[in-house]
Amino acid sequence: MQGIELDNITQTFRGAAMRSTGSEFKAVDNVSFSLDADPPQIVSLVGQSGSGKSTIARIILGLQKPTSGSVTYNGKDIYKLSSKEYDIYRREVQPVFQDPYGIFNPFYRVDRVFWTAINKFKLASSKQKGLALIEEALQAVDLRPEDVLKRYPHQLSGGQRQRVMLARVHLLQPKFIIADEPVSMLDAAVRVLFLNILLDFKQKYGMTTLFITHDLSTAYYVGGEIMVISRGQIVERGSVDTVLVQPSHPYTQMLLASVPVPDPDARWHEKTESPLKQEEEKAVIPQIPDLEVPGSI
Ligand SMILES: Nc1ncnc2c1ncn2[C@@H]1O[C@H](COP(=O)(O)OP(=O)(O)OP(=O)(O)O)[C@@H](O)[C@H]1O
Repeated sequence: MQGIELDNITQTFRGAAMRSTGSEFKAVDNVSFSLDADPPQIVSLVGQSGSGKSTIARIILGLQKPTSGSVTYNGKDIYKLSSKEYDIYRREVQPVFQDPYGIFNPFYRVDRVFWTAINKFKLASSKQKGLALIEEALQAVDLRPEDVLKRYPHQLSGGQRQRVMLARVHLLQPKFIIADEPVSMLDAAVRVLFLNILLDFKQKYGMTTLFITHDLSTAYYVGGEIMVISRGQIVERGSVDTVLVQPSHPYTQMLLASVPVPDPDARWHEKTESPLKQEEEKAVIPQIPDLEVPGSI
């Protein structure tokens, strides 16, 4: 199989509260799935905070060795790759994190992110060719070189920083993107822009993305396949249209039910319809006396 395959991955950690007793808990529990290069796809991994999503991302990226199970790339265990094969893996499987500050060095201007990648992976034979690649990459994510290249990371907006990370991905032309909560710090408009670029990368360049999120609406937007994870276990998987429209697992149903409805009437419906309930609530809310702040008028 051409792609990434996780086979019975389990990751145990020693819980802080349980350290004295030596107990362990499973952050990832017997997880198996594959990401195919061909045809390119977007697969979402959705679950609440602490469900094990980032641990899976780190395991795929080779940043953390699982307690048991294997990750293979094109049929080879990633821990048994030769150094040349591992370099190829590092180039073909690229991360995009929630907060790209971890990747930017605050002391260097943004253009260094690109030159480091160009030099490390020998992407251009001259400075001029490198510059042309950088400009093309920035164009693909709708950024102008003069707006970002000579600035420091803190001088960019969050949306610009995330798009610079996508421009770096464009430069490297990986086969896979492991995107861990890439849009959760972005506002709605920039979020859509970012997701459209990911969809574009799949369409134009054949990149497959593992899209990790706690937000069902963004998973729905990118479409494709979805896996729902709860307490380290994948409890439901299938096409977004099936899983998010007719969820079969109670956990998915609960996640869907907890999506806020942008409708003030819906939110207050119960209170306005039920004066009795309001009376009951008043009865249990403790009455806090007005505070007297010294020196206040
Ligand atoms: N190195 C570690 N040592 C101990 N516990 C860890 C370690 N890394 C993660 N955990 C725990 O494993 C569980 C899963 O963490 P993980 O970061 O994978 O969750 P997540 O679904 O990505 O959450 P979030 O969306 O909040 O990032 C959590 O309970 C976390 O506290």
